[in-house]
Amino acid sequence: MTSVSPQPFTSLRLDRISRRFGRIAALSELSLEVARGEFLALLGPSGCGKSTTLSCLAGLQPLSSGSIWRDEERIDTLPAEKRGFGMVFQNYALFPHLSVQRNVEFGLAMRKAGRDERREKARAALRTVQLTGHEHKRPGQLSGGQQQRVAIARALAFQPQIVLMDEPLSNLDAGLRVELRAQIKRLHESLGLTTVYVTHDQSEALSLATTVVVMREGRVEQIGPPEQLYSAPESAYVARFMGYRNTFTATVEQADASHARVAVGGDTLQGSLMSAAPVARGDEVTLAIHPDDLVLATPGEAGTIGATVEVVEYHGRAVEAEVSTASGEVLRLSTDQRVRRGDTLALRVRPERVLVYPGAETSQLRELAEQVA
Ligand SMILES: Nc1ncnc2c1ncn2[C@@H]1O[C@H](COP(=O)(O)OP(=O)(O)OP(=O)(O)O)[C@@H](O)[C@H]1O
Repeated sequence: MTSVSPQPFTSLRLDRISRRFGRIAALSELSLEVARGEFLALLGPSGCGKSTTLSCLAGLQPLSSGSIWRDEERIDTLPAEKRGFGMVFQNYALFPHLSVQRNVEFGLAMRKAGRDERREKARAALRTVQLTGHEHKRPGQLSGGQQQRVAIARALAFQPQIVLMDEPLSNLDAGLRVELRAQIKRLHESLGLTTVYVTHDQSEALSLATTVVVMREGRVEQIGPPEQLYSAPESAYVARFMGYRNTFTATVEQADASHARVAVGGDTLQGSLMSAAPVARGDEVTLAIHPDDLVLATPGEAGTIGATVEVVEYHGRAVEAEVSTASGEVLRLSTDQRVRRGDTLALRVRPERVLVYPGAETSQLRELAEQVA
C-alpha cells in the first residue's frame, strides 16, 4: 500500500466519522476540517471523544463509519504508518533501554531511512528541541520535560507536515507546562506545521490554537478562532470551557430579541441573549459571567448585585475572591482591589458580558463546573 502524497496539502477532512465501542458511541457523525498551517485544539471534558478522534485520524483505531480525506485522497483506509503523521502522546512512549538518539531514530528506521540519514535527521530534530548534548543518555536520565521534548523530536524527525498531539503536557508540572507550551507554538510556526492537539485545559487551547473545537458527547459543539469562542460562546457548556466560571439560573423580568433583564436574588442585571431561541418574562435562563468581568462598584449603585466575600485567594497582582449573593449564588471574581473576607460588595457587569442562555442550569453543566475549575 502506498503512503500519502509528499506534496503539500490544502486540508484534512473528517467526514461524519463515528466510532462505537459496543453500545457506547465515542464519536457520532463528527465532521471537521483542518486547513494547512492551522493549530487546531480539541477541547472538552473527559469522555467527550477527543482522544478517539485523534486516534481514528492517526489510524490507531478503525472507524465504525465515515471517512477521512487529505484533499481528494481518502486516508482512513491506509494503515497508521502510511498516513504521514508525527505523533506525540501524554506518556512520552519512549523506549527506556534505548538512548535518546536511538529513540529519535526509531521512527526513521521504521520508514527505512539509511544509517547516515537517520543519524543526521535525528541530530537535527534534537537540535530543534534544544537537546543537543543529551544524545547518549537514556530517557530515565532526563526530566519529564526533556523526555517529552525527545518524544517531540521523534515525531518531527521524519519531517511530517501534520503533527498529532494528545495531552502532551499533562504529565508535567505547571512551570514546565508553560515553558514547553511556548516551545510547541514556536515549533508549529517555524516549521510551518499543521497541528491537531487534544487537551482538556482551556488556557492551553486558547493560548496555542488558531482554531478551537469544543466537543460534547462525540460531536462538535462549537468551532472557531479562540477569540470568537471566548467572546460569543453559543452555549453555556462552551462558556464553561472558555473560563466563564460563574454559571447559574436566573429568572427573566423582561426581554426583547437580543437582551433580557433578569432577577438575581433581590437585584436585577441586564444581559445579552446568546441564542436565537426567544425568552419571555418568567422564563428560567442560565447566566454565564467571566470572573474578570465582575467589577467592584459603589454599594447601592443601580444595576449592581450585592455580595459578601467568603474566600480570598492571593494571586500576586490580582486576587480571586469567592462571594455569595443574597440569593445564595456563589460567584468568583478576579480583582486587583483589596477585598477581605466578610466585606460587602456591589458588583457591576457590562450587559454585553452577562451571557444569557435559555433554560435553567442543567445538572450536566453543574457537574462540568467541578471538572473545569
Ligand atoms: N477502548 C475502548 N473501549 C471501550 N470504550 C472506550 C474505549 N476507548 C474510549 N472509550 C469510550 O469512548 C468515549 C470517548 O473516550 P475518549 O478517550 O475519546 O474521551 P476523551 O475526551 O479523550 O477523554 P479523556 O480526556 O478522559 O481522555 C468514552 O465514553 C470512553 O469510555
